[in-house]
Amino acid sequence: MLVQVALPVPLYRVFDYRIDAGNTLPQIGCRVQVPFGRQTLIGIVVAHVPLADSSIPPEKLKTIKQAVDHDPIIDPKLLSLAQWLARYYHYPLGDVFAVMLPTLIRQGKPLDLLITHWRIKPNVTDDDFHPSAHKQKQQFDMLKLHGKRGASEEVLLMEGMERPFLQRLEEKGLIEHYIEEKAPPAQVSLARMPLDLHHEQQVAVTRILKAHQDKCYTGFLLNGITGSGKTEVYLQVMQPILEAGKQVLILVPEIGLTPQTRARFASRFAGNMVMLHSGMSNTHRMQGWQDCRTGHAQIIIGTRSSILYPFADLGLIIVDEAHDASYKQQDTLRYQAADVALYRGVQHQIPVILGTATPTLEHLHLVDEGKLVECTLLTRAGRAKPAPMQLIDARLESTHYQNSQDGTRYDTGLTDKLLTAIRQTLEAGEQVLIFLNRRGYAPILLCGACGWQADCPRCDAHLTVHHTQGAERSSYLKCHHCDWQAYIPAACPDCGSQNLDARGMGTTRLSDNLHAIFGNPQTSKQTYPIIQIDRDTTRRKDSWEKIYQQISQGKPAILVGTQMVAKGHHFPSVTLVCLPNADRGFLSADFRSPEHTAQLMIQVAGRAGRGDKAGRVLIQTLQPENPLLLKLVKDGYLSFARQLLAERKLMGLPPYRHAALVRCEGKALSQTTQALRAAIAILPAKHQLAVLGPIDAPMTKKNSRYHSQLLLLAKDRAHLHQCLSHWWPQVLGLSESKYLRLSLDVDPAGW
Ligand SMILES: Nc1ncnc2c1ncn2[C@@H]1O[C@H](COP(=O)(O)OP(=O)(O)OP(=O)(O)O)[C@@H](O)[C@H]1O
Ligand SMILES: [Zn+2]
Repeated sequence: MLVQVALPVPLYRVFDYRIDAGNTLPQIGCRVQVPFGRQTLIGIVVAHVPLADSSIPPEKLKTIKQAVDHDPIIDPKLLSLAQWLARYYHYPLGDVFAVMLPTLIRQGKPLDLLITHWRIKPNVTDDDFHPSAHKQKQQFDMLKLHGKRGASEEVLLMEGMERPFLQRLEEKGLIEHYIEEKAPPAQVSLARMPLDLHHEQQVAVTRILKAHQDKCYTGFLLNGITGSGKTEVYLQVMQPILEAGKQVLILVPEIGLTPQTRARFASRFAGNMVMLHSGMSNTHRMQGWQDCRTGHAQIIIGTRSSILYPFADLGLIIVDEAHDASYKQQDTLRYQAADVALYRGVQHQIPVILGTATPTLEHLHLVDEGKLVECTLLTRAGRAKPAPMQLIDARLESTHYQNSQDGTRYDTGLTDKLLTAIRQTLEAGEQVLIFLNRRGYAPILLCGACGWQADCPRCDAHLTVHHTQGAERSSYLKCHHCDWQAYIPAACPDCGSQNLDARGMGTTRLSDNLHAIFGNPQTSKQTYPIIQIDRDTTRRKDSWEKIYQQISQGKPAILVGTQMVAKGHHFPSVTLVCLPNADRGFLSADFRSPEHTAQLMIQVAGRAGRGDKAGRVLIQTLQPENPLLLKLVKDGYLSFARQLLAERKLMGLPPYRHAALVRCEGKALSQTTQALRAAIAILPAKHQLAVLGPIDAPMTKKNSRYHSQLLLLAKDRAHLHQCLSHWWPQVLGLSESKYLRLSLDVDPAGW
């Protein structure tokens, strides 16, 4: 027998290896070390095949160097998940594992690395060392510091101990290693009583638990307006499933942004909870992986990639804020975690909940097709009422504010109506949230004399003006796409004029101006804090936590934030939400832009009036007659989404057709376009696909590289995949593709 091994190389195949006579055949799902060209690689055994079936002549077959694992670390379900991902996203199986597995596992580290402990043997003293064995004695002393129990190998290596010395000391009988087994987890118990469910919540919980009792897969769309209490539904569905000894996986968009997420689950249940996210160290990640695999982790809260973890006994998957863009991976294996969640639900025969107030058109379409069961929550939980939305026409309004005391004028970008509403809210002791999806001071630096604009030399984009206050006060220009930075010129590089003007409004500028109006004790009697929330102000560790705590105190304040504020936060004191210009996205060329714009607007609006006091939402717009905007405000998100669906159907766009986007990146646009033309030329005859392109990508030049793209649309998904599986490897092998970067994105999030 031979073993077939998936290796982390960008080739669409697995590799056959022999086993040395006398060695046992490594089981499927074990890691093995193999020679590959001049390198040694670590791969996963995915099959056993008879020697006669190999396509490689026997004399050319190489032998595996060694087996890394004794027992499989990849169970059959995880293996078939990997194989499905490879097929569905047309990505090499070995590379799928490279995305799936934590770094230390890929590097071949033993799984018991974390639990192997070392300690000094009883009765061993300093006298047992020969005076000349300095190094050994020094290493021994390091271990001695840890007392009788010793410490884990991982900790000791981190402290500077060396593995060969551990082994030598062990051989000499001075120290010993032991495995510290984790005790099996106790049954999860309730730490706090559940709330009384309102009727709609009760209906949803009962329906979802029925699927659990029937031990079968059902995908649920929990379509509940903002503040309707979706989390309480999750918690009450989880309870019997956890009590039955099963694991629950909760996917969330970004853990760092919702510090209360952990608290909400931890305060309800006493059990082993694990958080999985991108900020973890390699050892933490491996520990988390292992805990999910062994069943030690009972409640797992994680971001996108946790859907690729192994689970001992999974009973439920929840995808919170299922519409969120962060569930789609945008490079390497371009998977959509909510879709993978549904696949895993089928695999494990368990319920999957996609919870959101703004379902994607894809998910609504799945409901129409009978592939998802919809549960709706139309009322807000507790005493909170939905906040009404109102449009403010900004076309003929001034957005300048003149301070009555010192006469200074500021352009706030906010109309008087908005400013008045803000003042009233603050005076009533409540909080205001202003959503502005642009960080920095101003998006454009413009020469008033000749019209020159500061552009990024590497991208098709303007440079953003940044002014930072405080100790590190500085001003500079920055590209938000490639991070290019430059000084602000003293004069226009084209005409020499000093009349350089920062145009437009970013969060820093808006915060500064609001501070001058509402936060300056010299100009106003009553002052209020202005809290800026964006990537710049939350970059530092703990800074978001501090901001969060300040907001949670509930004192009157103005919060100015980017899309970060849209992610499921619960700020009960916010009663006014302002969206100046949030509707700009309705004008974009991307067919998904209206959908995403509406989701963002509704999510931000959903932060208003979540507590006892009623809320309201003011949308300031320059296009008050835009039919999309009017539809959203008058009829609400679902009706808006239904209209978009009808349009997509008419135009033959997803979800009515299945899409794959080919992107090509290179040093010259002529090359990238050429390669895509060559790719079209080798599409199978009678392919029945709609082929759109090649066209220049929306941002053609990015980071000094040029981008073209090609969209393929198919009525039938199986047909699309059949075409792609033959065609795509051929495209990668084209002579025109040499030196270019090509990628295939199945179910792309945009174009
Ligand atoms: N049955 C209930 N009775 C009383 N209060 C409830 C009930 N269900 C939920 N709540 C409370 O309502 C508030 C909003 O709930 P939650 O945050 O779960 O809403 P959500 O649907 O997740 O909203 P969003 O989509 O905006 O994140 C919370 O403070 C929660 O404790
Ligand atoms: Zn740039």
